[in-house]
Amino acid sequence: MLAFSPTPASALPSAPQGDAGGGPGAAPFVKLDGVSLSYGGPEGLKALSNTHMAIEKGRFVAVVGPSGCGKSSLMKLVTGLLPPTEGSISVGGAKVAGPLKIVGMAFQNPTLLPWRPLLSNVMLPLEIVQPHRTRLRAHKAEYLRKARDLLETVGLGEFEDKFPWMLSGGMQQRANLCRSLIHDPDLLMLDEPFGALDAFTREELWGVLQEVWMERRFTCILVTHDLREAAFLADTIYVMSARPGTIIAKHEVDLPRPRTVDSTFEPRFVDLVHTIRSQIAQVRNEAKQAAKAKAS
Ligand SMILES: Nc1ncnc2c1ncn2[C@@H]1O[C@H](COP(=O)(O)OP(=O)(O)OP(=O)(O)O)[C@@H](O)[C@H]1O
Repeated sequence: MLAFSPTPASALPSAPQGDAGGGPGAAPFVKLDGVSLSYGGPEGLKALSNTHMAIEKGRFVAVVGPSGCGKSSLMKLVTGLLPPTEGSISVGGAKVAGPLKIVGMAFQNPTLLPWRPLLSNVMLPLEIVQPHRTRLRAHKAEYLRKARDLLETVGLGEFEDKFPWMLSGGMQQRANLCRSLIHDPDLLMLDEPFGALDAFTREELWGVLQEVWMERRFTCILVTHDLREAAFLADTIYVMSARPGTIIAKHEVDLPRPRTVDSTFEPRFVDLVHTIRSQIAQVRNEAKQAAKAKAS
């Protein structure tokens, strides 16, 4: 039986208490405490406002919201690429004060290096991220085995010698996923990773990502516009308001795993997607009304 337990916006705490992100008492692995971000200083463009999140280790979280609400900005804050204007962020119990090493990232554009075969592309982070960089030469066979295992898991075992331009977009994104996981990150950040793919390939890759995550159980934060994708993959879905973005609802998705494309046709799955769609439509409308009122 499929089930989900939505938390409406009205039931969300404005402060972090009560948002433990999982089991009672478990310290969150990723924590955002009253985070705001303004581009161009405190008087600049406000992208995020008073955002609280608490994500337990090993959870799969999706963040959805209207276009421009600050989802990508949130990713940059959590990975330490940008400092918050207000509030604090911690990952693994430590305050984020600069770019994190324990993160793997994948974006819409796979950005594989065209002159490197797939296996060599997947190995790339090991040449950059410590301690792997120092260990690489002496432990090359072990790392190669790992890269090949990953490629095998995503169905690219036979393609390790191919160059990215010889492969389809879906295959490139599979390889990209392997590259983001080769250094065993504790946290995987995915920003619209399947946004450029056709619907069938996208659904196929949901299954691939779910399989890799179920096997490795890293903490994952996925930003997506695709509400079905969020419901398919996530344990928890955070819904954001229009800019300046803040969390307006949180849904726990208790669908059994592994989820399949058939799960997406179950009434409870459809209801969940519909509920989130309504919430986003409402905040978009409110933002439009506010903009109209300001202009008049
Ligand atoms: N480097 C920047 N300098 C100034 N403003 C920025 C910068 N990056 C983003 N913004 C603005 O901050 C707001 C939030 O942007 P962000 O990319 O985080 O939103 P998003 O929810 O990821 O958008 P989308 O869903 O369209 O990808 C937008 O108004 C955007 O124009």
